Amino acid sequence: MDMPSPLTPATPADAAPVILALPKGRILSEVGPVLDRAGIVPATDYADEDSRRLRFPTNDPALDVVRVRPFDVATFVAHGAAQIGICGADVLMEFDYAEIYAPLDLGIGRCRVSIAEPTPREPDEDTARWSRVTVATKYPNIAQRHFAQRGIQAEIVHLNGAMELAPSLGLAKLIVDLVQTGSTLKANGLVETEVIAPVTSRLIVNRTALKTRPEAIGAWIARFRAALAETAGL
Ligand SMILES: Nc1ncnc2c1ncn2[C@@H]1O[C@H](COP(=O)(O)OP(=O)(O)OP(=O)(O)O)[C@@H](O)[C@H]1O
Ligand SMILES: O=P(O)(O)OC[C@H]1O[C@H](OP(=O)(O)OP(=O)(O)O)[C@H](O)[C@@H]1O
Repeated sequence: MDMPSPLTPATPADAAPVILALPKGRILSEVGPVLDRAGIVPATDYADEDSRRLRFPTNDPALDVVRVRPFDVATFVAHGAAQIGICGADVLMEFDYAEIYAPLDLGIGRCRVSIAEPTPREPDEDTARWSRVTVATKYPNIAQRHFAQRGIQAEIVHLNGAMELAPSLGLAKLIVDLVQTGSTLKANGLVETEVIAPVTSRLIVNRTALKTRPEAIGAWIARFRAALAETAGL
């Protein structure tokens, strides 16, 4: 009888479940209906943020779900720890990972990355004459790139939240953050002065996984595409 070699992995990669990384926090509730339409039913506590579990089986033994911080979805997928994921275009723009392919716009988590300041700019204020500006943001790369394109050097104050406090407390002249309704800016005495980019959530895929497991990964992309088509037909 053939004995398994100690060098043979217990679960060959192509038999291991595909891992779908989902963002905890505000998009998770919008992701639920998309999963439903794609026929994916994770263990019920995946949406319970009080649950300490991070990896969840689904109704399909070929798919497990992990729940991670929104910025980390891109990291898990870029490194192939998860083969597919759902994350905001803001996160993709910030990291610009070559390993990530984003085939589908899921149309959820709709907002924009914008610049906001304490007072509206005078119409004749010539920002082209700025050479440097201090910017509070959790998107240092997006902010730096945006201002660099205008010949302005952005000095970044990297915050993970509550950016809106920065201008009034003298931490930065302006902020780069997500805006949806504008109510957070308004409540903190800021006005949106420029939209850098619109944002929605995307289905993302690890490029190597798509090459090495084209059938499995391609089938999941097709399931999400069909779910979107169904939404469009509603
Ligand atoms: N106001 C908003 N409206 C719509 N979508 C948003 C809004 N804010 C964030 N998003 C989307 O949801 C994603 C996650 O945002 P969320 O605010 O939950 O993350 P976070 O607070 O940065 O997470 P963390 O817990 O890691 O700090 C963002 O990357 C973006 O794509
Ligand atoms: O324009 P609005 O509708 O007010 O939305 C914008 C707010 O939403 C996001 O924060 P979130 O509420 O996700 O909390 P966070 O600061 O913890 O990320 C973002 O960072 C803004 O603060």
